[in-house]
Amino acid sequence: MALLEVDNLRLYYSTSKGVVKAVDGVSFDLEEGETLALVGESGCGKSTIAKALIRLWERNVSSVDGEIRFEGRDVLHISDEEFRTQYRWKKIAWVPQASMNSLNPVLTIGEQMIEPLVIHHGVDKDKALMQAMDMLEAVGLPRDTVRRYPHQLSGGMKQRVAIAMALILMPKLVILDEPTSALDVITQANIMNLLKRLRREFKLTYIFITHDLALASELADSVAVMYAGKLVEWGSSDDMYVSPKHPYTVGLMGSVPTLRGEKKLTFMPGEVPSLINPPTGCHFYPRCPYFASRGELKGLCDRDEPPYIDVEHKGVRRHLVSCWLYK
Ligand SMILES: Nc1ncnc2c1ncn2[C@@H]1O[C@H](COP(=O)(O)OP(=O)(O)OP(=O)(O)O)[C@@H](O)[C@H]1O
Repeated sequence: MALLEVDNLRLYYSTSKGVVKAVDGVSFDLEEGETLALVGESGCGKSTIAKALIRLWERNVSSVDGEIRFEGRDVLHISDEEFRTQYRWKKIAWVPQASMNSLNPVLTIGEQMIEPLVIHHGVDKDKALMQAMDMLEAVGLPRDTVRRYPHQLSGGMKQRVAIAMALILMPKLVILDEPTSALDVITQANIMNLLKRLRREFKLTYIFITHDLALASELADSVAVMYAGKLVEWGSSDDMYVSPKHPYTVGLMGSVPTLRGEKKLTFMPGEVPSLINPPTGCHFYPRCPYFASRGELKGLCDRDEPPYIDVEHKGVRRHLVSCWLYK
């Protein structure tokens, strides 16, 4: 049984301009110990999936639908109380976007780290402080970091603190939303190495959200590409890197520079459509180079939503693509 199974997840926001279909029928699963990278341009719905998984969604969410099964149990439909006491942070943890900048400036690192342990889980204060120091050590920080204030730490140190805070209750699944985006390249590499080591040491399962395909393929076993609220392609990171199929994934890959610069960089014109009135059929067709050049696709891609097709793959994982070109 997979650790996590997301089945036809939909999450809509209500706004004065209409309903934003931020996540619209997304399904994927994750085995214990596996790392999945969720990739896509800004505004595709990646963070909304993360918030749905940890059930910390915005006030203007108008509907949430589908199933999120964790260890076989549908945790989307259990009570808030049960999710808060049994799952959030205990089994499923989240390192939110820009988390290193959301540390409380007037509390020491120790005070912020032990708060959830003491308040929500009734752990004795001294024991909680020991746990905090152990976890700081595990993420490569000195134990006396507990006495420091956020302004006394560098960006990389604060990001390590944010990771330590997520791990303090030893969760099974950790969702990392752009964990390295605000850091310089050297610090980014250090955090990536830390995540790899923690994964081995604590047998963690990660969902790693990023718009950086190079980072995704370095850390992840599988890569799922989102476009305008939908998953358009999902496969093992090798398959996705060597032989991307969806025209959107191909476009994203083409815009990633390589160190040796052996390939010509391409630019993908256009932008993610409004999720209030997304295009009918395939959401990508207005930007798709094949739709523009091949007459037989007219009346198909712009009318009917493509099904998921299992294309040729070499790894153990299926390689699914939602595109009429492969039907
Ligand atoms: N509270 C909200 N109310 C209305 N619309 C929202 C809300 N939060 C997000 N959205 C919209 O939902 C869509 C998906 O947003 P989301 O933040 O999940 O995307 P993302 O892929 O994580 O982007 P980014 O990388 O910029 O965080 C976007 O169109 C966004 O504008």
